[in-house]
Amino acid sequence: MEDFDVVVLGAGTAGETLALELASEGVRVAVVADGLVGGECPFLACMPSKAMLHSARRHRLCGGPDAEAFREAIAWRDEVAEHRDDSAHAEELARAGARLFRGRGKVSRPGVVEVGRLEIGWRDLVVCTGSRPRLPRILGLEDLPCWTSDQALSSPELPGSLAILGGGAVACELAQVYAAFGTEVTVVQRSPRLLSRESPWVGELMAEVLGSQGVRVLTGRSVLGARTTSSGVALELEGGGEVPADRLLVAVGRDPNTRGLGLEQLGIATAGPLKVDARCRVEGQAHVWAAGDVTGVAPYTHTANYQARVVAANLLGRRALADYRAVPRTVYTHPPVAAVGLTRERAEEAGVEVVSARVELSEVARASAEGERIGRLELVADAARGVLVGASALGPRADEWIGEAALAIRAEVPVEVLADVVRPFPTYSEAYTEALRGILRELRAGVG
Ligand SMILES: Cc1cc2nc3c(=O)[nH]c(=O)nc-3n(C[C@H](O)[C@H](O)[C@H](O)COP(=O)(O)OP(=O)(O)OC[C@H]3O[C@@H](n4cnc5c(N)ncnc54)[C@H](O)[C@@H]3O)c2cc1C
Ligand SMILES: NC(=O)c1ccc[n+]([C@@H]2O[C@H](COP(=O)([O-])OP(=O)(O)OC[C@H]3O[C@@H](n4cnc5c(N)ncnc54)[C@H](O)[C@@H]3O)[C@@H](O)[C@H]2O)c1
Repeated sequence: MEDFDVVVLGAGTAGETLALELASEGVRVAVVADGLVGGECPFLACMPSKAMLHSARRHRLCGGPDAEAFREAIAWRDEVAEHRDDSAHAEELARAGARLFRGRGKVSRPGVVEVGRLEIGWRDLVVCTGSRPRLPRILGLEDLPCWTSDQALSSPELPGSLAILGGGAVACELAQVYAAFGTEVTVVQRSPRLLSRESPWVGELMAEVLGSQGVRVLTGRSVLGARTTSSGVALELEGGGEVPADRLLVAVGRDPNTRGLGLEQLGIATAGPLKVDARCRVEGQAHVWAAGDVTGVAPYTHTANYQARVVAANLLGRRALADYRAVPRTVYTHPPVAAVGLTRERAEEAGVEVVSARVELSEVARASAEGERIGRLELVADAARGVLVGASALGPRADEWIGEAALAIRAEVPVEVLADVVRPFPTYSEAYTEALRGILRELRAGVG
């Protein structure tokens, strides 16, 4: 049996980043990968979806035949997704000095992972096994040939009509993509609004945006059953009515991959995400760590990278604690949604005395120059401490300028200082100046 200082289970964003960091510092590290090295993000998720959103936008702006534009979009998507060839990722690991074991890893006993018939020993184990699409319990759904985002982002097919179950990030992004190429898209969201974890106005504005691009958005509607029809599928809605479509995309969230890893051998509960402390160590364990979607903490690529860096620092003997107060949440539609920290509603629920301000982006000079009419920024401050605790935005390039709020929240920059910052004219970031001046006025007036 070959022994390693660290064995990493899963070579997605978290596992790859961690292994590279550790190997470059001379740690003897092994990575076990049962899928593509690099994981979901480059090949199946973030990158192909952003490539499709880019092509969809271009097609909406430039026009032309849908089918031809879609074929070009697919070609671009597959190029961006490196044609699912992970050899460059595997080579980078090898160059850094990490050992790659292809296959499914499982803890066979404390200190040992088996990969097929091979056993490898670990002093520390890091679980980076990611997540998988959730299938809701709906009568008839299991028997249908439905898509998850993986299939939607692999297929060359442009359906005539598409029903999307769910109303989160995947649903909004892919609804916009398919609608741009002429597919009749219906989104069926069970919650009262799209993007249900954001402030209510965000989901309402997103529904307006998608509606204006031809997407039919049904919110607050549950699906009772699903069946195959001669032309595709049909969803039966609670309260009456059906949604027929050529294709069904299920996008109701993802579940962490904790099962079948042998973690019970170590006394780790595998129902739900792996609970980690601020150092990303699995609760109750001295030598088992976790990073990425499997922890259930803000499931984004940037979180997976961040947690991997926190684990690496701790394993290298530098005590590092994760701080999740300012992890951005972004949906890359056009215009995008970008939020960070607490929504006004969450801050109030947490008992924070809140001062908030909203600015319509149509009031910002850059929006006039670019003819953009839709957009808003809302800032939320803690009245007692005089610092920002949250920001929500929907508007042109909000995914880029949300960084200013992330820094302000993370560094606890006083609102006084933020309001005094000079921002370039004419940029969307000038919305911050207006919103911050509003908050400052209220703080000075002593209004909570
Ligand atoms: C359609 C879509 C679009 C997205 N877009 C964005 C975006 O724009 N921005 C963003 O920040 N996030 C986005 N995300 C989320 C992002 O993809 C994930 O948060 C990120 O990939 C998580 O990385 P990870 O390392 O935790 O998991 P993964 O990348 O899933 O890697 C886990 C790896 O572990 C492997 N594995 C599992 N079990 C075992 C085992 N027993 N042995 C060996 N290997 C194992 C799996 O095969 C997999 O390769 C998107 C997600 C989806 C679905
Ligand atoms: N831009 C990005 O960063 C990005 C893009 C896509 C996906 N992702 C990540 O991928 C993961 C999966 O995304 P997602 O959109 O599938 O999940 P999600 O959790 O973001 O949203 C799922 C939505 O489906 C709804 N829902 C749940 N059950 C339902 C049912 N039976 N019928 C109808 N609606 C139902 C919920 O109300 C929720 O709003 C998330 O963690 C997300 O953060 C991120």
